[in-house]
Amino acid sequence: MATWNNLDTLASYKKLAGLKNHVDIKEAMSGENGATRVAKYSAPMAEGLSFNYAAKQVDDTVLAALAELAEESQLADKFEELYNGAVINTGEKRLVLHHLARRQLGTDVVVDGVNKRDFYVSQQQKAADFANKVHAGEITNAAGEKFTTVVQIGIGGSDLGPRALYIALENWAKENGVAKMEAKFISNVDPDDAAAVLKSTDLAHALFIVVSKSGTTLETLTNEAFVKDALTKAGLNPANHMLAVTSETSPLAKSDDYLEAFFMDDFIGGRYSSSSAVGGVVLSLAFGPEIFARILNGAAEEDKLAANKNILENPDMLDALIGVYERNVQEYPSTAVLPYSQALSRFPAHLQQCDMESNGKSVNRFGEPVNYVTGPTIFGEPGTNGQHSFYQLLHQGTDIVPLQFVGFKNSQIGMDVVIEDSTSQQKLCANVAAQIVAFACGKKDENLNKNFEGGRPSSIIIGEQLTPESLGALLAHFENKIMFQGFLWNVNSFDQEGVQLGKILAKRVLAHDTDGALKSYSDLLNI
Ligand SMILES: O=P(O)(O)OC[C@H]1O[C@](O)(CO)[C@@H](O)[C@@H]1O
Repeated sequence: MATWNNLDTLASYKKLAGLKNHVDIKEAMSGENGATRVAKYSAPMAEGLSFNYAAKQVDDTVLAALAELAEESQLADKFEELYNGAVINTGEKRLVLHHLARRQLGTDVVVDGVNKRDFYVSQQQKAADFANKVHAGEITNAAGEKFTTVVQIGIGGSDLGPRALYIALENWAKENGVAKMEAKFISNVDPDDAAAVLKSTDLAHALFIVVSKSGTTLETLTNEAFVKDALTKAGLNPANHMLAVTSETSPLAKSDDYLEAFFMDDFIGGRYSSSSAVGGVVLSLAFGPEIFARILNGAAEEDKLAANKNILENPDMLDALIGVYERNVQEYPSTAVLPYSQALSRFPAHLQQCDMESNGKSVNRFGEPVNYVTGPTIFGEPGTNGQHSFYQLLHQGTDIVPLQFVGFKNSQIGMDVVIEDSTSQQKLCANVAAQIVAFACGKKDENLNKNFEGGRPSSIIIGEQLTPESLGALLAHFENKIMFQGFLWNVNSFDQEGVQLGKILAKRVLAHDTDGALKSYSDLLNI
């Protein structure tokens, strides 16, 4: 059994803390040194991706210290315990089994007589069979016509991951002839969200998936009622159009209001649920079950690498360790995720939840306050758009923000044009290469307003093309990175008590049970 200790009690962490500013990234990345580092500091990921960390503030000395930290904090052992069914989510006393939904790692985990791997696989099979029947016209609307659109109703983890994955493959699927149904998403309780989707949807040919693990989320239940109302007003029976994805213990599971229900369980956290029926039903309907299976295979391949004890061969663990060095030793408060891929436009939004809801904690896994900083603020946008937005601060602002670039050599659609001797794809890739060096090396100017200090660290994940497999590997990489960071900070990355208070106060506002500032704001907002 691994032992769980606070980061600041570890001898290896104290050693690492002595390496503050050990690498001058400006110097390290300039001239031939830079070229050597780009070739040297790269770790293969699954599905042809690679994690290049040449422009991070590391060298062999820092890497050796990070390896000691990985060993002393037993990261590999903790991961092994997690996927073999230990109660890692101490706050809720739950197992953490999203890796098992990808099928490949670990022994069989049996809970209350149920083999969990078999359970997840059976739900995936159920989703696959259902999707195949919809595509074949064996499950139709009341008029016997095929469904053409699928709308997911959910929020947080029941929206962000699946939506990011759908958008990531939407164009790829059309290009590769596997686009089966258009997918849309309703998440916000703002009535304009549901209204806009419903107004642009042919209701008679639409399936709606209500996705809520708990089955109690206010926004989702409100939007479900909103959609049912619209269906009824259109003369349609909601029970012929609505599906549910939920846990077997949720109130939704007991309802007969759905054409079909698919299950996950409490051992898969919302923000880690894209690999379960939460992502599986909508993506199998949109692209076909084979494509969803390919995403899972990509994730499973990355998970295998995450089990490696050698940090130089474990890009997920290495990325996590470098992130902790940046956060706790270098004291950088935030991290930007910058995919140079329009298809990944919602991926940073997914990571915002996955990372900040997991590691935005001030107490350790035993409920005791920690004396060090934990999860950074995560934000991001695709490049090159971000360059024309917030990169000013990243280049010349007073805070140093570590950057995580993602880039692909080839576009998904392949349509391109040569303008001034280069394609658009080449321009995209040229920009990410330029940014890495500009951030690291800067450029001296006598005019301080035009001076670039440099010394701003970044890494890049590079792939051939964004495909189902590489997308799955990318998803798993960040999930695993976040998990390892939680281990290092000794926090429970799998609960989210911090979201409760706002929900409770909102209920009080709606019940007119307010006083003080809560009453004043309620009055100001005319509630
Ligand atoms: O799937 P559910 O239970 O509706 O929860 C949705 C989201 O709400 C949260 O609980 C936060 O409020 C997230 O953790 C979760 O992903």
